[in-house]
Amino acid sequence: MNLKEKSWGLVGPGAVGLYYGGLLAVDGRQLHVLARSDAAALKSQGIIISRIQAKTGEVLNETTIRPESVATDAGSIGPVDFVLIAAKSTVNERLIEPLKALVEPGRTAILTLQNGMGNAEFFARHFPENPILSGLCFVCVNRVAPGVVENYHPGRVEIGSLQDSWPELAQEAVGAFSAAGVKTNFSPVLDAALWRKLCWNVPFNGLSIAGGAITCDQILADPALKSRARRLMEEVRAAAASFGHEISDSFLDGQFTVTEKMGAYQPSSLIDFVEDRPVEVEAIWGEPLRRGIAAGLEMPELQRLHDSIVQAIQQREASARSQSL
Ligand SMILES: NC(=O)C1=CN([C@@H]2O[C@H](COP(=O)(O)OP(=O)(O)OC[C@H]3O[C@@H](n4cnc5c(N)ncnc54)[C@H](OP(=O)(O)O)[C@@H]3O)[C@@H](O)[C@H]2O)C=CC1
Ligand SMILES: CC(C)(CO)C(=O)C(=O)O
Repeated sequence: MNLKEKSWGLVGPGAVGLYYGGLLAVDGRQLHVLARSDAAALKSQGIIISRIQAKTGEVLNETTIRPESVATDAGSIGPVDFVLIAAKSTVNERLIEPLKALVEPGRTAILTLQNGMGNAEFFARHFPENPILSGLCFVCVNRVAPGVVENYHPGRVEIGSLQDSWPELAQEAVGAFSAAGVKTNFSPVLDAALWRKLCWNVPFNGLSIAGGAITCDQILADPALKSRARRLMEEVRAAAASFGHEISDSFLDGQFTVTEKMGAYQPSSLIDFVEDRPVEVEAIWGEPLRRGIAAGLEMPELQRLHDSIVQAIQQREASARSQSL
């Protein structure tokens, strides 16, 4: 079969899903979108991707893409060759029913594009006969209107497979993303890549919430928060090492260099927090903490950060309740 004849399903057509799904569709892949609130807009106008100059806000270009189909019922799409999962990990349980219609046992490859740890294992438990891939997205995108995505930083994607068991399929997905113009690498050791990405997400997504809804530049400008970010990275690195994945000093240093260039960036978890949406606490902080502790490590900074995020969310919920009285 010509690889372009393979079908792709998209579950969770938000910022990340519309961006990568849209680019795959521009390259001629058959993209079937399982939509919810954006269904009408996606049907009438398609997916709109705008590339934005991050510093000036200038629109560099805009692309409109018509997916092969847009449906609100997974049954009307049916089984596909690849499923892209790009909903927040907080709703993973709710994705299982619709996924049953899209996933054919033994055939469909499931590619989660979600942040954090434990997502691939979660889908593997529900679909034990299917290859499970994970794509780590180093990109800054935001859905600004139904079906409309702004991209502020093209970034890159790393794709590997759960327990490194399906390298050929991961390579095939790398090929599809690369052909669509996305800088994409194959990750031969997926867990190592996941720990590396957490070196950024744990401190910066976390401190942006625990620091009182602040942006990345504010974390870097505060010496206490900056050194806390470094200690968090050190703990993530120690946990990675206990599973056999070494992370260098220069990699940790590089996380600060990259972040300096991001300016007043709001990590995706901060946007969820300020917009009163569920925050991916378990995938980004809970699971690495549990894994580190299970490996015999003490992770006091991560524990403190995890607890203060949970507390901030509880306070947000309590104040929303009191306002609604
Ligand atoms: N945004 C970014 O720059 C980056 C995000 N990530 C990660 O990518 C993942 C996706 O994030 P992002 O694209 O920002 O998320 P968004 O909030 O933009 O989109 C989430 C999508 O999931 C859909 N959804 C919500 N609940 C369900 C459900 N029960 N069933 C089916 N679909 C559902 C939403 O639909 P509806 O709108 O109708 O509720 C929406 O289409 C996250 O894990 C995030 O951490 C990683 C790197 C960068
Ligand atoms: C690392 C980053 C910024 C994507 O590039 C991210 O994962 C996020 O905003 O949550």
